[in-house]
Amino acid sequence: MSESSAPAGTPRRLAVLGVGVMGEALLAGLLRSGQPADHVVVGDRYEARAHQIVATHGVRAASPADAVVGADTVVLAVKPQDMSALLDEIRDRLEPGALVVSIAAGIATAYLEARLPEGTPVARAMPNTPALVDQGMAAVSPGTHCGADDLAEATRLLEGCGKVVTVAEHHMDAITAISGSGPAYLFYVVEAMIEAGVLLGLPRNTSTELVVQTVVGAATMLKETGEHPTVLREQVSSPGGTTMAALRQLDDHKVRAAFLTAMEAAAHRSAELAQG
Ligand SMILES: NC(=O)C1=CN([C@@H]2O[C@H](COP(=O)(O)OP(=O)(O)OC[C@H]3O[C@@H](n4cnc5c(N)ncnc54)[C@H](OP(=O)(O)O)[C@@H]3O)[C@@H](O)[C@H]2O)C=CC1
Ligand SMILES: O=C(O)[C@@H]1CCC=N1
Repeated sequence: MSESSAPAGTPRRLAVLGVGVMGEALLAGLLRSGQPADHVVVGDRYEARAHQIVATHGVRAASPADAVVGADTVVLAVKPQDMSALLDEIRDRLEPGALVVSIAAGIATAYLEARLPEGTPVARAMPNTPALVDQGMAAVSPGTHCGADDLAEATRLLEGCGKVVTVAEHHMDAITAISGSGPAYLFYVVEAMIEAGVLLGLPRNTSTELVVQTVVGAATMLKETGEHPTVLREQVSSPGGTTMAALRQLDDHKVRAAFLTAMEAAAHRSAELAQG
């Protein structure tokens, strides 16, 4: 456990720096899971945003440099391009041994360690937006000085709003491409299916209701039956029927290949973000 840790049984003091979409999602999940609001300070350079978070969640706000003073755990939730400037702001104010958890795409633990005091425990995480509804999927990798207790704390932070897996850091670009960006691909497919319903003459609200519940139903089947998606797809595909007519078009338009290429591009972009 890091030197600055609260004694066992006392809640950890937390600073969340950058409270945009993901920072707020993690913060809200933690508060729902029992983290006391009076042990949380947020810091965002967009002041109106920080005030909005204070009003919504009952936490305190401060500049990033002040927010980290007294914090046992510091969550970095700014864009990768803003990370270097943020690390400059907080480096000399961190408590000795405070755990630093970054959720920024592409930013490696080595990058953080090189810009923080020697020996700082660092973890790199990749959550996703379904964390907003407690259905998040996150991965976490420990840095060089991140001990078992530090990793357990990073995991606790993410578990507030979904599932968490621990992975080797060399998988993080792939994970960013699959589960980090993943919700966007599914929303894109949903948009396309709703448009198709409208093309076929359905009222937009009817098409939306049909598609959304179909996605929820299909996702629930995947989760609850544990069947391979191929088996579930075959159950829908009657010989000579409508589903095969549609799937043949998807194959002809190389949709499966497009998904592979798209996720490769996302992983490459994650690796590029590390270069600044
Ligand atoms: N959105 C997603 O689905 C996911 C995002 N991530 C990662 O999470 C991080 C945040 O993404 P997201 O929440 O979407 O981004 P947002 O732009 O919504 O939030 C980032 C916030 O940080 C603020 N900020 C920037 N620099 C500083 C600074 N130096 N000090 C304090 N606050 C600062 C920004 O202010 P301003 O608006 O003025 O720039 C903004 O309010 C990114 O690194 C991203 O890679 C990870 C998984 C999923
Ligand atoms: O698009 C991005 O870069 C971030 C990282 C994963 C999801 N959103």
